[in-house]
Amino acid sequence: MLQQSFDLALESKVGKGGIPDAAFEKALADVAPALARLKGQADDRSLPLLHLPSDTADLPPVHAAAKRLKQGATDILVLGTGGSSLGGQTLAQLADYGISGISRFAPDPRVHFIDNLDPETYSKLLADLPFATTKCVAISKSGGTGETLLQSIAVITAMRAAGLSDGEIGERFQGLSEPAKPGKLHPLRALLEPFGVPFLEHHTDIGGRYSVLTNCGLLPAAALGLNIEALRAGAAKAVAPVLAGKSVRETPAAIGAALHLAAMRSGKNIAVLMPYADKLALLTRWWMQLWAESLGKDGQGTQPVGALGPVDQHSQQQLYLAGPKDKFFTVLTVGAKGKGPKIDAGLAGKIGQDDFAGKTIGDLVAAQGVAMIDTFAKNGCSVRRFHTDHIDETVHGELLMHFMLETILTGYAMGVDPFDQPAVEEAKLLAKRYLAEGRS
Ligand SMILES: O=P(O)(O)OC[C@H]1O[C@](O)(CO)[C@@H](O)[C@@H]1O
Repeated sequence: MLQQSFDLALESKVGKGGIPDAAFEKALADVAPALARLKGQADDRSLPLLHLPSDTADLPPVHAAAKRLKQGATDILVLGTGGSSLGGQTLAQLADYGISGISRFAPDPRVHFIDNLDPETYSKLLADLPFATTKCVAISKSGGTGETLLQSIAVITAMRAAGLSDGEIGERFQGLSEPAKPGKLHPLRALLEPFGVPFLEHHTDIGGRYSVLTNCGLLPAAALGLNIEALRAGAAKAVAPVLAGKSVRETPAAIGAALHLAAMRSGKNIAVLMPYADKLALLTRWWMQLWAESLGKDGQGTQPVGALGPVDQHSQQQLYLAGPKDKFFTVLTVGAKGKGPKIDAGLAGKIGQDDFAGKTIGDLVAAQGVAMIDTFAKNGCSVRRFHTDHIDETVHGELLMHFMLETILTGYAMGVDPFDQPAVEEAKLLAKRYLAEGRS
């Protein structure tokens, strides 16, 4: 169960660095029409994201594709970038993917998300992968993203060099993309279908950064043995107040949107998301794309920053507390008390650390999270808190849907379209020109 508390975001509680209470009240009023618009889209079913949680018809093909992927696999390569990768990554972290220190111990199949394009990383990966037991998923909504196409071509070439026939390559691949449009080349399908690669259909009306709970994120999650039905069930909790036509104050995502709106209107240009759990570290990467691509428009938007507690207390805290009051903090604490290794009293006593004696690592982390929040408040920083007793698929699904709804509502209230990303094309086109010209 996810709880949101925001008293310490407001000026009346933290002083001048907080969001002025009147600005928050005004923002709540401004989010009301945005919420009504969202409810309208739920009623006329024009925003399929809202009905995704109650939909299960698309899950059997996900399970079937995951089973095929896992079969005989030591390694699963997830090819794709941005929203076609980050959702899967944040879910995979529930199965220890990308957790510093322990991800190397993850059981087979090992999952590799090739989100970034770095020639050295990719060369090393292709040199080391056991292709006989490697499976690949190529995910791209549009099917035309250069990174994903190059990644796929490079894998096919490496598989051929390893002696695999085209039929064997086809058996090792899974595609996931929108259907081809009549009369238009669909590059990813044109590349993979001749090898006999099966495709799952990307939802045409759910964009990449909102696709984590579609087959895009759920396929890697299912391949890792995660409970994808529970992810959807968790998402249902976040969307329930919208579907039920609740008021802004009764809808946590709408309250969150009002906080963000009021924060940006009162000069807070930076939004920091700081979970206190390794399993949620990649959630911040996913959220940063969601927030940045959805709201950075018409000269508006706030800079999303991902942080991780408690480790970033040792790297970012100085600036957060004593720097400019231009940030709105969201701290996400996870019930840690009593969890983890217990500190030996004798050893702790010997080194003058009696306070730690008999406590667990989790006891300290729990104390650190609350201490950080209170220190933010004491230093006049605007901070909202989410708390959950534990993290599992249900809680994660709720969190993801909360952040998607909060982003959409903030965009509606700002007067921008949270679903497009027109500015990203310019550099893509220029890079293609420079590539042709051999410029660097
Ligand atoms: O899924 P696709 O179409 O390959 O797009 C990947 C990413 O590229 C973008 O379109 C930006 O270039 C993102 O919005 C998207 O998540």
